[in-house]
Amino acid sequence: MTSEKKAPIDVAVGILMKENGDVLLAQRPAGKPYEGYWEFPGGKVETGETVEEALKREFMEELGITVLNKDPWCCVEHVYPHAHVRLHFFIIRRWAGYPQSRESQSFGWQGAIHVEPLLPATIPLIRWLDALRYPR
Ligand SMILES: Nc1nc2c([nH]c(=O)n2[C@H]2C[C@H](O)[C@@H](COP(=O)(O)OP(=O)(O)OP(=O)(O)O)O2)c(=O)[nH]1
Repeated sequence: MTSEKKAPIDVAVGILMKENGDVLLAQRPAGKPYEGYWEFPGGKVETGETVEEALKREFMEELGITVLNKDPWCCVEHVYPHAHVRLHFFIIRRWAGYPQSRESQSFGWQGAIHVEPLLPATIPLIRWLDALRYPR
């Protein structure tokens, strides 16, 4: 028996935020674990890439968006049956281009009304995000 633990998989995730607080959510495509669940766009960091580089690559590949400015926000770890992930979230307030569905994902701008189901690791973030985008 071995007590060796597998290192988590790093994932770069971006929250595109409009001035009114709306954020972009994408629906996981068919064939992936948690198919049909909503998530923030992003994906796994590839070997030799920084998290920031992965974020820019994923946004171009998935949405045709050029990230112009990003603020690191928080880092969350979650153990799924399919993987142990470490999610690096960034808030993106400046970008170029309009989101296009390049990988047959549905996506939409989300305001105060929430969509469901969300990926389990993403659920608590919505509450933290509301505190950020709708300050009292
Ligand atoms: N993009 C994204 N992934 C999330 C979020 N919350 C969450 O738990 N995850 C998890 C789901 C997956 O296990 C992992 C992302 O991996 P993925 O399979 O979508 O990545 P990828 O696009 O690089 O896919 P692939 O190359 O393996 O096909 O992170 C989120 O809000 N956004």
